[in-house]
Amino acid sequence: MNQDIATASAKEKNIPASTDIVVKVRNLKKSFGDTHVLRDINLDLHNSENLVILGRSGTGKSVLIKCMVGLITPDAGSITILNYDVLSLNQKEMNELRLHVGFSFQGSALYDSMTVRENLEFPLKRNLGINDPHELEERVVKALEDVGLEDAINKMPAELSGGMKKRIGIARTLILNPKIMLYDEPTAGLDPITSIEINELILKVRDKYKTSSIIITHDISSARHTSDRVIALVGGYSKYEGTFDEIRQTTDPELEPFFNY
Ligand SMILES: Nc1ncnc2c1ncn2[C@@H]1O[C@H](COP(=O)(O)OP(=O)(O)OP(=O)(O)O)[C@@H](O)[C@H]1O
Repeated sequence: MNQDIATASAKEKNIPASTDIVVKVRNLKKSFGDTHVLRDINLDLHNSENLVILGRSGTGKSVLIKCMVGLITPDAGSITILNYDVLSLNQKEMNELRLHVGFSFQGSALYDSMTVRENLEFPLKRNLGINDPHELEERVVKALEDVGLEDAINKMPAELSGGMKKRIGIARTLILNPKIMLYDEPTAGLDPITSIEINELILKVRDKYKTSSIIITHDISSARHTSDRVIALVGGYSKYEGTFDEIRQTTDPELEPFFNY
């Protein structure tokens, strides 16, 4: 598999070759003491595509995504996002980049003491300095419409189901109009029907806003549903790359059980 097939499938799907790469990771390494989590990770994310990073629990998917947003410093390698060299940014530049990169956390990371409205207003006020009540209202309502939860505007997070919290978390990220979305385990802890709704929302975000997304998951059904392309992490390496159907042909003992579960 790997590069040749990936290139072929990119052509089939009309994904332009290398000119529109919005995230480029090269030779990324990260260890914690003697635990070598990321040994050599390479990936490209193309404009307007959904790239799923698939791997067993503990293979370093979250570590990888945290390296991308500067929450963890890798030991070696390079990360380029929208022409920013992530590992050499100062705090001001990192804050600037973060305006373009929405990070949807594994938990929805809502503030429990704030209403849904206040949770959504927060990044608008803090990151964009918007304080005009009409503009805040307009943007909050639009973000809630995007995730199908207009009626939840005055609710507290404790009144929401797990799936609703995930949606509000995504709305809070989308409200800043990011060019890139990073979803960390978007369907973790959700029942299959709610998971399908979240998968559909991820596709809707790509199609409506032309965002480029990285979706970290070990949920095979979510990977099949949301991916234009898949990269499978095995043993600290970005070992396989291709469409979901190509990756599922694997006979790698680390990956095969995933598909035959
Ligand atoms: N800050 C840290 N300090 C020490 N070890 C860490 C740290 N963060 C992650 N690890 C270790 O790195 C490894 C990979 O963790 P990570 O959370 O990235 O896995 P994952 O692939 O996202 O797993 P899951 O699918 O279960 O979320 C684990 O062994 C974890 O204990």
